[in-house]
Formats: sequence, structure tokens, C-alpha cells
Amino acid sequence: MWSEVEEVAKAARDIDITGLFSDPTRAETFSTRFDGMLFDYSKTALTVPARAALLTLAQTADVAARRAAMFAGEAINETEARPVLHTALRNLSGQPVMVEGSDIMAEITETRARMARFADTVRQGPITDVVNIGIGGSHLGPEMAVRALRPYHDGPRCHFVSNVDGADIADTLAGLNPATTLVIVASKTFTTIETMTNAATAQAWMTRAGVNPGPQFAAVSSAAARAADWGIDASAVFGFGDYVGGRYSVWGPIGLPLMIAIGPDRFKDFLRGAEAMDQHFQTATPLENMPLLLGLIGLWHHQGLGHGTRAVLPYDQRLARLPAYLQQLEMESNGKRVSMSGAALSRPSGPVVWGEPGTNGQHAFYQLIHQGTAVVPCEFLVAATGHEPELAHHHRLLVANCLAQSKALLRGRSLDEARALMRDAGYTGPELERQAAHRVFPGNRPSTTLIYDRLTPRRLGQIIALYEHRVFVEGVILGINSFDQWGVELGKVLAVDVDAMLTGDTNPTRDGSTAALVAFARAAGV
Ligand SMILES: O=P(O)(O)OC[C@H]1O[C@H](O)[C@H](O)[C@@H](O)[C@@H]1O
Repeated sequence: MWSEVEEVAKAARDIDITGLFSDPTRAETFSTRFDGMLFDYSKTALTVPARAALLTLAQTADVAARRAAMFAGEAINETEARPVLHTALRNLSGQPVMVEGSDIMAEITETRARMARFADTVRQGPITDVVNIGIGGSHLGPEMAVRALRPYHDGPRCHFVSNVDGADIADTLAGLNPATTLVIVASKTFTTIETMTNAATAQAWMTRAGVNPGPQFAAVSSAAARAADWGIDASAVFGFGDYVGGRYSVWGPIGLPLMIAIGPDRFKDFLRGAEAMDQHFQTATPLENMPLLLGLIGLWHHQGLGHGTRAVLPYDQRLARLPAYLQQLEMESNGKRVSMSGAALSRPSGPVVWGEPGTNGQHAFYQLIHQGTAVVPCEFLVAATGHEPELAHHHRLLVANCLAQSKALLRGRSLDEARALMRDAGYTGPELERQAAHRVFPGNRPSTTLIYDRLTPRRLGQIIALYEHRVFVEGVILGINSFDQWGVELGKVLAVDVDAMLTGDTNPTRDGSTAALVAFARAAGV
């Protein structure tokens, strides 16, 4: 299945990407547009035969059948025996979605309507601040989206607490008024130790201030009974089915802080954007299919060409948390070591994903991207226009920097160009040579750019859904289950054991390193 890709990848190592632009239609041939967005992947070493080999790979892995199975509610999350239906949360079409013979849409629609009523009430006051307590999938999505859509906020301020480190909740609650704060406890399982610890601390904070926490606590959870046991009124508990994975859950009740911040109508626009991407993913031809192409390019760079990481570089300060969000989405989904069957993988699974917004990253790690020894495929995202018309000159500079970076990665600077620079600066002889060597940029470094009109709720929905489906495409072709996360379990179990060591309730372990660290922490008064 991979042999053809391996062959074209071998040939691609000698390709000069700039040379590929001697074809004047390259930018058009290696890009695709959809609903206000242009995805340009022409600044990669992909050629027509290489792309064809990747498309064949997708065909052989039967991505289309797996995609149909996902949307149809088959239990494609095989290690947890569950369907994968986050897409149902944004299904506004009126079409049913069946799970084991019954339509789940009525429940989803009813919950969304309840959320909207709740959000409207909260938005009318006297609540001034909302604190979302959750971690992982119950945190990163709403935090990222709330920040991304700041220009659309017309509700109370939203804050997020995730870390079990008391510093997080202490810093967040400092300055908030318990009488006008709503706490949302967001946990799919309602057992996560960080979230339950923070929720109890928030409850005590309110009680200490003489405020009854009862009416000012809401819960978002699949475990409604546990939320009720915890004392949260059933009318303020919003549930979702276990067919929605944590890192795919921003579209439903986990998105409540976003709905409160921007209002139910705009939240619906956010869903509409994702729904449009779902349609596109299912119906667009392979050469126009943005998630399919993004997934194939991911595989091309990591499994094909062996680049170990990829950088996500949003030229958008409001997307500052997108890299963190994508780290969970991509690495928790595709950071696996066995295939669906349980057999060890014969090729690498998902790459390390990292990034920061531009232009900040330029003044930090872009040095390595341009001149380091590792090639880092870069995924740029940028809106053509911002939300501050009076600051349009800032935005133009932002766009210019984004496009300049992909151009610089592509063209680089040759030794001759560097020598000319040094000559102009007055250097001669061996010193000129030495100085010039430091100023060479190898270039020929691949990047893709997603450019869109502006970051509206709809666009954000499209972008997130695009990345979700990209992860799906990569996972199917790698033959792994992108929807479980067994790798996070062991550390949780051991944390309980180590906690008992820290309190002195059990003897230190035979692992000498941990024993020494525990002893140090105890001696310092942990
Ligand atoms: O929503 P919760 O049940 O509290 O889970 C929160 C998070 O913790 C787990 O450890 C998983 O790694 C994440 O996928 C999940 O989103």
C-alpha cells in the first residue's frame, strides 16, 4: 500500500520546490477553495504523481467507507465499542442520525435548546463572570474558541481553570465576586481528579463568602447521575452521549461557555461552519477535498519524508490556543503504537504538533525553522481581514509577515547571495566566507497556507472541523483508532500511588529515582 508513496517520496528528496513553479498553473493545481477559504499546498514537494500515489493510498485504505461508517453511527471506536458522532452535534439538517436503531437527534436538539435558554438567562445578568472548570477536551476547545471569537462577545466574561495546581484556581478566582460568578463544572466522566478538586475549591470559595453555590453551579457531563450526586440541580446539568469523544466535544454542551460569551445565534453559526465542512468532506471530489488533502499532506511529510514534527502557525493572536487545542486533537488521537488489530505499527504514527501565533514565533523559534538541521513542515493560517478597521495597517503587516515567511522558507538565501551581502558590508577574504556561511538559508522547506476572509464564528467552526477530519483521514490510513486514549491512563493510576507516598501512607517504591524525589518533596514539606 505504501510502496508507491515511498518511491515518490524518495524521488521528492531531490526536488527543488521553487523549480516546480516553472509550471505557471502550480498554485492553482495544488490548492483548493471552499466557502471563503483557500488552502494552498503548492509550496510543498508534492508533484502530480506524488499526489496521485497519496490519493491511491487513501483509496486503498478505504477512507470513504470508513468516513461513511463514522457518519452513519457505526461503532468505529472499536476499543471502546462506541460510535463516533461529534458530527451529530452540529447536524442542523433535520436528518436523523441513528444509533442502535434510534434517532439521537431529538435529544441533541433538546439539549441545545436547553443550553440556549440557560445561556440567555445567564447573559441577562446579574452574572458578570463565568468560570469553566474542566481539563483536556473539557477545557481546550471552549478556551480556544472563546478567545478566538472575542470580537463577538456580548455576554459575561469567561475564565478557564484546568490545572490541579492550586495556582490556577487561586489566580482565576482572585478578583471575582462570588455573588455574580457562575461556575460550570465540565467533565465528561465527572471523575477527573483535577476537575473535581477544583470544583470543590470553587464551591468552598462561594460558601465562605456566604453565597449559596446551588444556583450558581452548572455541570456539563455524560454522567448526569454523578453531577446530581455532587449537588448540581438537574436543570443545570447538560449531558452528551458517549459517542462524543472529549477532544471532539466543543460542539455540544462543552461549548456552553462559548454560547454564553457570544450568544446562541452565533454559536449556531459556529455549528453551521462545522456542518458545512462535514458536507464538504463527504461530498467533495478528492482533488477538492480539503480535509482529505490536509491529511494526505500530513502523511506525506511525516511518514513519507520523515519529518518528525509539524508546526501550526496561526497569524492570529486570537488563535493563540489553537496549537494547544490541536496538540490534544492530533496527538491524543493519532499518537498510537498499535493498529486497530492490536499489532505493532510498522511505520510511525502521528507527529509531534507544536506552534505559536505569528508574528511572535518569528522572534523566537523561527530561527530553527529556517536554519536548523531538522525540516519542520509549517502550516500557516491567516485571515485576510481583521476585526479592527481602524487598525487595518496592523492587519496588513500581519498578512505580509505570514506570506513572507512561507516565501522565505521556500526560496531561502543562497551562498552567493549571502556573499554579496557580506561584500556590501565590507567583508573580504576568509572572513567574508565565514560570515556568509551563517547567513545562508537552505530554503526548499515545505509549508501550507490556509487563508480565509476573516475569523467569524462560521469560519472557526469550519477550521476546527477541517482539522478533526484531517486527523480522521490520517488515522484511517495508518490503521489506528483515533478515538481512544489509553495512553493517558497509567499516569493517572500511578498519581494515586505516589500521592500516598507523599502523605507517608505507603512506603516509597523500589524505583530509586521516584523514592528520592518523594523524599525531597516530603523533606521540603509537600
Ligand atoms: O471530561 P473529563 O471526563 O473530565 O476528561 C478530561 C480529559 O481527561 C482524560 O484524561 C483524557 O486524556 C482527555 O481526553 C479528556 O478530555
